[in-house]
Parts: sequence; C-alpha cells; structure tokens
Amino acid sequence: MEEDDNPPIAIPMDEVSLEVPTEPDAGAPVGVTVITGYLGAGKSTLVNYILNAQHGKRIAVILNEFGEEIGVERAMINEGQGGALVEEWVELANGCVCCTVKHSLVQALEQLVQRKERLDHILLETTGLADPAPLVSILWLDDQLESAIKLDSIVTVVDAKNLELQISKHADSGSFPETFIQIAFADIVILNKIDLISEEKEATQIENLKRKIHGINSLAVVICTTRCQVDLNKILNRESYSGESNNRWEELMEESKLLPSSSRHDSGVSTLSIHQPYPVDLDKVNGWLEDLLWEKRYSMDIYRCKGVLNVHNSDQIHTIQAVREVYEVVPGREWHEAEERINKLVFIGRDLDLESLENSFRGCLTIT
Ligand SMILES: Nc1nc2c(ncn2[C@@H]2O[C@H](COP(=O)(O)OP(=O)(O)OP(=O)(O)O)[C@@H](O)[C@H]2O)c(=O)[nH]1
Repeated sequence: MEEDDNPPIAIPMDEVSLEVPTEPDAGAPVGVTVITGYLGAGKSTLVNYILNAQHGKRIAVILNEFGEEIGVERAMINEGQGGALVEEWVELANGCVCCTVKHSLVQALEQLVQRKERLDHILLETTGLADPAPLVSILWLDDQLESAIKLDSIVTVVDAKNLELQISKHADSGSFPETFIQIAFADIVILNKIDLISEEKEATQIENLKRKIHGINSLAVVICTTRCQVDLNKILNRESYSGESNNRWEELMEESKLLPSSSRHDSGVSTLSIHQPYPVDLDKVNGWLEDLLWEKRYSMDIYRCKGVLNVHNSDQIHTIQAVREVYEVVPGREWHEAEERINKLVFIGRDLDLESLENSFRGCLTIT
C-alpha cells in the first residue's frame, strides 16, 4: 500500500523487536497516545512504521478523520504472533469532535480494549484535527473516571524542512496556525524529515529548530527522525498525565531553558514559568486556577499548565495539570528532606504575561 492511500481506521500490531520495556499490568488501563501533526509531516509514516516494526506488542492504531463525517469505521487488529489482521468495526457518531464524537470515540476505544485479547497500547492519529485540546481533555477526564483507557501522551510530528517557514510566516501575523497549537500541546515532538536538511548545515539547523520548538513549548521532548524511525520506548508509556511522571517533567523544567525574564509579555504562543518558595493555600490555588483558566481574568489563553505546589500544612508534593479549562491538583509523594520545597508552575499558551501570573499567584501564598 502506498503511504498516501487511504489508511484503515484502526490497526494493531505485529510481534516485534523494538522493546517496549514495561510490561503493562493486566488490570491497568490501556494507554492512548494521540498523534497530531501538520499535513504531510509524516503521521501516516509514523503509524506505518509502528505497524511494521518488531516490538512484540499488540498495538491498535486508529486513524480518524476528524472534521469529516464520521460514521461506522473499520478497525483492524493484529492477533499477535504473526496472526492475521482482524477487522473490527468502531462505531462513531457523526459530528464535531468538540461534542458528540469525543464521547462515542471514548466508547469505541473502550470496546476495543474489552476484547478478549488484551491490547498493550492504542495510537490515535488525528488527521484533520487542528486543535487536539477537546480530544485530549476528554481522554484525560475519562481516565479520571477510571475507565479501561487512559491518555498517555501527545506526540506531534513536524516537518524539519518546512517548520521554520511555517513558524516565521505566522510569527507576527496574529494568526495561530495548527503548527503552533500542535507543538504547544505536545509532550513529544518528532522532528521528522531530517534527511532533507543538507548535511553540512544539519547540526546548526537542528539546534535552531529545537530552539524554535522550545520557544513555543519548553517542556516538549524533541526527537529527530528520518521517516519517523523512532525508538518506541521514547514515545509509548510516557504517562505524561499521571502524577507519577512528575520526576520526569521536574527534570525537564530544570533542563529546559525557560525564558521568563527575556519575554515578559509574549503575544505569540510560548512557555513561561513561575517559581515561589512559600507555602500556598490549596483553596486559593483552586480559585486562582479557575480565574485564570475559566474566567480568563488576565486575558491569557492558557493551553497547558504543569507544576508542583508546596502546600501549607502538607508534606506531600501536590501536582497541577491543566489542559485548557480542565485542571486537576493531586497530592503525590512526600517531599524528601534534602529537597527544597517550592512552587514551580509552567504555562504554555498565547498572550502569556509573567507579571500578571506572578502577582496573581502571590495571592495564594500563606506568607505575604
Ligand atoms: N524525505 C522524507 N520524506 C518523508 C519522511 N517522512 C515522510 N516522508 C514522506 O512525506 C510524505 C507525507 O508523509 P505522510 O506520512 O503521508 O504525512 P501525513 O502527516 O500522514 O500527511 P497527511 O495525512 O496528508 O496529513 C510521504 O510522501 C512520505 O513518504 C522523511 O523523513 N523524509
């Protein structure tokens, strides 16, 4: 099949050789990785690569033409161990992803994982979906409802040859094309088509592109590929939305070159972080998040927020996760003795204003 041919709606995987390290426990929800990316960036190439790789996992791939009319769709599942592809029917309501489809999609996913042969992972390619947020929040919320599936992470494929043009063309225009939004929501960015960059310029161009990606989303892990040939360990079971993954993104926050002091107000899509050592009142933090995310009191368009909180009278690290207006604050492990108790919050969005964020957050502190 040509890569550009119509792909099947859902497909799973053959047995394989790339190792996916952690054995999922039988009762645990099956992880769903959402794949986004601009037209032609290489999403189908990634899906085909995974379908043909040797990793020994049963991975279903669902390709969904959001924005198109959606009805009953075909799903194909490989029955492991060199077995034949089995077709499934995934029933999706017609309509927009913001309303009916997302619920029927979750139901369809749940039916898929309730088959007698357990799936190890699901990839959901979101062709035609400019903004993954509605889908992401419903998958994430569904996890909170303890269903058979859970959102694992968002992978955005970008075209290394065209990214610079796409970004610079829209940088000052006030329009925010898919590329910005898709990078802003990404936990992992696959910087694909590296082969199309001339060899002598490769190192500097890659550095430059990584800087641009991190300028939009400092927390994204960037992986360079040709034809999306990526180590699956790096994109599956990342648990980007679980409290357990805090250590990983705490490290990222340390490593990422966050730029609060140089860009105090950025009208584009960017990342900002705030740091405060004093303990906070949890109720006030909830009120503050609702002001920010629901009421948009400070006129910022926040796509993602991640962070840790030093909560008054608590020895537990509390973590914040937000996707657009949906947020949660969850208590996690205890602070280690040697650890500096601190509030660290990272925001990814448009029109971010450091001063407003810092000033308003001060209202949550129990010490002023
Ligand atoms: N040279 C080169 N070509 C690539 C690479 N990855 C993908 N392609 C080609 O780029 C074209 C687009 O790739 P697709 O995988 O179809 O991209 P897509 O994101 O699924 O595209 P849409 O479904 O149209 O959104 C195809 O012709 C691929 O063969 C790469 O790393 N290098």
